[in-house]
Amino acid sequence: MPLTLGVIADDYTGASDLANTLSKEGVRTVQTIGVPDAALALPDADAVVVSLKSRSIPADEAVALSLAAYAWLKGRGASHILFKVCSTFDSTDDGNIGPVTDALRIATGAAIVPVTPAFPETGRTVYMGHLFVGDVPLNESPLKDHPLNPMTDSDLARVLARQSAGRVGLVPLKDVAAGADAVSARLEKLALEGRTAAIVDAVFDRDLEAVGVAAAALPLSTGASGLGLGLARALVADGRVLRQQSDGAALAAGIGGYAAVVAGSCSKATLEQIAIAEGQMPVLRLSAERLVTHPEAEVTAALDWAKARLASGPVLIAASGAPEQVAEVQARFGRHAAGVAIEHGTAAISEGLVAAGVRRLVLAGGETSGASVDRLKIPAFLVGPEIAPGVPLLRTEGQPGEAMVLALKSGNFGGPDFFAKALGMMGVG
Ligand SMILES: Nc1ncnc2c1ncn2[C@@H]1O[C@H](COP(=O)(O)OP(=O)(O)O)[C@@H](O)[C@H]1O
Ligand SMILES: O=C(O)[C@@H](O)C(=O)COP(=O)(O)O
Repeated sequence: MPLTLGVIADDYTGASDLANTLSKEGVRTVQTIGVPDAALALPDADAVVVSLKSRSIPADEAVALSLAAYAWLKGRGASHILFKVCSTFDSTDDGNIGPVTDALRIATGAAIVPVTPAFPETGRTVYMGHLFVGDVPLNESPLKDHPLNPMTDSDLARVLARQSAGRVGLVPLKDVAAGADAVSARLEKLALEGRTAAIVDAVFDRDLEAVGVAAAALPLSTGASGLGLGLARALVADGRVLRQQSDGAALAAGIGGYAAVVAGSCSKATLEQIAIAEGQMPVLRLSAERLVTHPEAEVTAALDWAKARLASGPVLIAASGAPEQVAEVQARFGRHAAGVAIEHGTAAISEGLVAAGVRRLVLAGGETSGASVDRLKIPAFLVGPEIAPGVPLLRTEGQPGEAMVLALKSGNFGGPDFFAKALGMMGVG
């Protein structure tokens, strides 16, 4: 059966967030890691979310990967492509949201691309083109301290214009509130003016429903899980997708083995979750500096520490640091080099944990999850029940050997008790 919706996600946690939204809306969804091999047998699905690790790489590489994902999805008949980006628009002035959106627009033949990172369920709203995170503009939110892409401007039309070859317009809330036809009319007008992308305001889910109907009539859109919700509802309403609820409860059934959490996110939410977990399970705080200077020794020491404890219950290993600690490490080793070295370290720890018998694994942080999932060579996931908004339970698919259950947590997502909750839903405890 041909696909209806093809999604290209710029990181793995973001992909599982989007897959979670689609699945909750009754769209049968599979998440793949990278562009699937021809040999990978995938279950029947209405949507495939191809997870890339393209958020923080050079723009030309992100474009090439995204175009390869597009070719695969188009080959399977996808009638609409969503480029999934972060709900906090994580990117730098060099990209990659602008360059990838530009390249996909040309490939799909779209005249204009609606762009909105709004995700009201997690407090991301867009008004007059400005992104709010909770009750503050993006540039006043904890995202101003992100280790890889500090966000210092809440005006998304301006942010996107700096990254894009085209001109960027705005579909204001008054059009969105007037409904899908008004959104389509505004997009058409902007396209006639020569705009190639438009930031679309959205504050409530009902706004995203209107945007979803307008977007589903176009070949391409760019956004986060809120737009996923709008598209899913539109595709079910127009009959392109037959609503089906997945049997989430069965997903983790039969998967035992040790359990662990590996964290590399330095977001405020993750730092708080780690602090709470200290009262619930053994927690090892890695030295970020040693992960850069003596990675093998630091990884071995962490694995020895874990192996002595795994039989007694779950453990948590974290590289994560507060903004001052991150700044210190970055000043010594450079932002990119430090991030990559620490991701390699946490990925080696994830690999060692699985070799030691861990089959239930929670990963915190987008880049962190990406590096670990790559190291574990997981080709795809089935999407299970929601642990917290934006974070589903995932079961490995297509991997030789025993299946595993994972959660890939975006740094900013989840309540204070997230780790215990995720492990509980994996049947631990
Ligand atoms: N103590 C630390 N100092 C500096 N960088 C760190 C530290 N701990 C983790 N990092 C890096 O910070 C980045 C966090 O990004 P990511 O995993 O995507 O988290 P998030 O989901 O919060 O964006 C990763 O590159 C990670 O390796
Ligand atoms: O849209 C979102 O906020 C998430 O799906 C996401 O992409 C978050 O990125 P990370 O915090 O890097 O995991």
